[in-house]
Amino acid sequence: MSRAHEAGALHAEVGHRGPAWLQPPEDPNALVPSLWPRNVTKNAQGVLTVAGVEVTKLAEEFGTPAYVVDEDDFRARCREFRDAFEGWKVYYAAKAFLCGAVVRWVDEEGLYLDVCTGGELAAALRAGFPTERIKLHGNNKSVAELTRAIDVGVGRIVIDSYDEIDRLCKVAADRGVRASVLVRVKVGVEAHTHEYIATAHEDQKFGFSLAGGEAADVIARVLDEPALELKGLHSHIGSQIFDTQAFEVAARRVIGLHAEVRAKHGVTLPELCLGGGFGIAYTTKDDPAPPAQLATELAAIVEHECRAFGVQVPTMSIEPGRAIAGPAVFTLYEVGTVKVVELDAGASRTYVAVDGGMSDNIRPALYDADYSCTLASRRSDAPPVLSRVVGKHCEAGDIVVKDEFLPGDVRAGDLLAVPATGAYCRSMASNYNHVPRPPVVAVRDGAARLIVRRETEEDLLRLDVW
Ligand SMILES: Cc1ncc(COP(=O)(O)O)c(C=O)c1O
Ligand SMILES: N[C@@H](CCCC[NH3+])C(=O)O
Repeated sequence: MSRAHEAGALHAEVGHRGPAWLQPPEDPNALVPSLWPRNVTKNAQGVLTVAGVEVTKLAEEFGTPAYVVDEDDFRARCREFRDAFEGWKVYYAAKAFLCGAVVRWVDEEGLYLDVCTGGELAAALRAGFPTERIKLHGNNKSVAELTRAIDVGVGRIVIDSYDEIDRLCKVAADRGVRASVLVRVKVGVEAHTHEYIATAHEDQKFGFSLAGGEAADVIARVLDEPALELKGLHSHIGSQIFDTQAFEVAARRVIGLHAEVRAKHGVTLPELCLGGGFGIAYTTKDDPAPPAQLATELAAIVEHECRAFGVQVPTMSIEPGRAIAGPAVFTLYEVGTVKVVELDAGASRTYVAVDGGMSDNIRPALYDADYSCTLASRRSDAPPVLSRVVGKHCEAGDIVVKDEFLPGDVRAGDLLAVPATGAYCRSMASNYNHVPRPPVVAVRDGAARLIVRRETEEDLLRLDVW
């Protein structure tokens, strides 16, 4: 029996159980289906497979760590949003995860694309995404970004500051065009999510305040600008939100403003965007609503509020990022060390260190986010041990999975897989400690291919002026 295995018995004796929502699994080899892409299962040997390909093969061919995307799952989520929100425009929020292949999938599945920097726009253009279906966000767009957006003909630009109005008017007027814009409104909703990913309360940088009259002032200004065509209002209340009530309050306020614009200026704005932010399941404590339910609920809210304010329902749009990319991907790691750390009162914690960490998933460190994981390369009959999966970086906060029950015999050379890492993991990855960023491998119908290659040491050193 390994030392880690003995420690497992100790855990059981002293009742060191981790958070209340985490229960020891009846079968630690089994997957919780709601956390995994739809084509992921385990075979009889306990090896995780995706679209028929064993992760042991993926590790051999592409190395670890690696982000593995179930392409059909990603595409199906695009279609589910598109079909559920029929008549609405569904923009995929590129910030969640972007690369050439993803741009093409989003295009092929008939979605629109939300980008928020020149870099994201460049990726969309390189992959040939139709520019009229692109919307440009950003709270500090540069003249260069606005100029490129106008020159290539992006469909919508979301205005987020007075400075930007000046810049955009000049760029558009110089070219003799009218820019189609939305105005981002800060509706004053305290969404139930981590403070850093809530975006509609007053004390943060995005949008124009509705309560203070700033939004109404900006709308009057934009309506007066010959170089701008105001298409509608925009509200995005934050990310990883489960509570439809927050969307309801936001919709009520922004539709109220939409009605006010009609009353005051005699202008019926044709569009309204409610942003993204739909939550996903990272662990068993998360219970997200499927797109069909979100669509029914949001449509009912919008219809109700429009009726109450006596206005027609405008052309609606949403911008899901996490809910499309997040659940379609898992990260595959190899275990390098296992260390049992004694805690108070005779308890202990098993630290399982993998070959990645906060450079490929900053979310636990940044938002205290919880993840789960499974032993992916074999079956184990060892009793489950409450474990902490950590990375290889020089930070005590370099945690990948804070608490998970893993078989007590997990050891160096095993593969672990962490689900729901498709959103804001690769896109927020860094080179901390000069660790190369992992590749992204797409698997479909029994075939795996690289869609983003692994960074090399040469890539890491390339920018230095030696
Ligand atoms: C304006 C805007 N739209 C859409 C999104 C996508 O959010 P999510 O990935 O939570 O759907 C974001 C990010 O929070 C955003 O800032
Ligand atoms: N990066 C955040 C989401 C913010 C999205 C951009 N407004 C996350 O990982 O949850």
